[in-house]
Amino acid sequence: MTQASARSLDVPADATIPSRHPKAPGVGERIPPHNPACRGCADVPGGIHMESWVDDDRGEGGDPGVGVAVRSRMAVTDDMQGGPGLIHGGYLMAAFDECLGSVAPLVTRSCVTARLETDFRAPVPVGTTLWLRARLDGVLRRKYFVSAEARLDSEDGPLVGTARALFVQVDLQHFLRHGRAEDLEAIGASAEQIRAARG
Ligand SMILES: CCCCCCCC(=O)SCCNC(=O)CCNC(=O)[C@H](O)C(C)(C)COP(=O)(O)OP(=O)(O)OC[C@H]1O[C@@H](n2cnc3c(N)ncnc32)[C@H](O)[C@@H]1OP(=O)(O)O
Repeated sequence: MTQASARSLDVPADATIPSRHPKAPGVGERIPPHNPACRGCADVPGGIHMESWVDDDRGEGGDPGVGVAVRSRMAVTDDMQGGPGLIHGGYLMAAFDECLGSVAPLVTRSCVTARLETDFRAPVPVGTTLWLRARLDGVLRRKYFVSAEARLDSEDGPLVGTARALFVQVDLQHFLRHGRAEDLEAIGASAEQIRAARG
């Protein structure tokens, strides 16, 4: 296998689609912030204030509950401006990262973005609302392949962007080893745990 194909975002033929974890929120339920300081999903100054719900991915056969999906909403505010009156592309990518990143934790523990590919299909004016929908396309070992689309002002509004991503499952050590100590302590990690993780 070449290096390029090993790192592709194409879903491998032997990937599977596991069910939602029994303790995960159910279809239609709001997904709570994974970190009270997250600039993606928590209600903090400077954040994008994304709201997300578990969606029902009916899959090609139309069977309810066979897949795992997330629906998200984000108001496009003045402070997200790039071109005059238009969203900065980085904010659209942040919106995709947050929506896509909410899918795998419905199945497993924490995952982080390893790769994110975005197609900007149409300009997004400030003052509109973005509606995003992401679904789990396949899982292989620690790798979670997901894809999403973004629409303007309603769930079936004009398509403004699409994205594919790979999330890699990590354990608590990832955060203990790399995160800023005061932020880890604010969510309950002890100084001892942090020291131990860093060796
Ligand atoms: C709590 C939830 C938070 C969610 C917040 C929203 C999401 C985010 O924005 S997370 C923040 C941004 N992301 C990051 O900071 C991640 C930084 N990167 C890393 O920490 C590491 O590179 C990490 C964890 C992704 C992978 O490292 P590591 O654990 O050593 O795994 P590694 O063995 O290299 O890779 C595992 C598999 O993924 C594949 N892979 C890793 N990176 C990539 C990539 N960029 N492209 C394609 N494939 C990749 C590898 O090829 C390997 O595949 P295989 O199983 O077939 O051999």
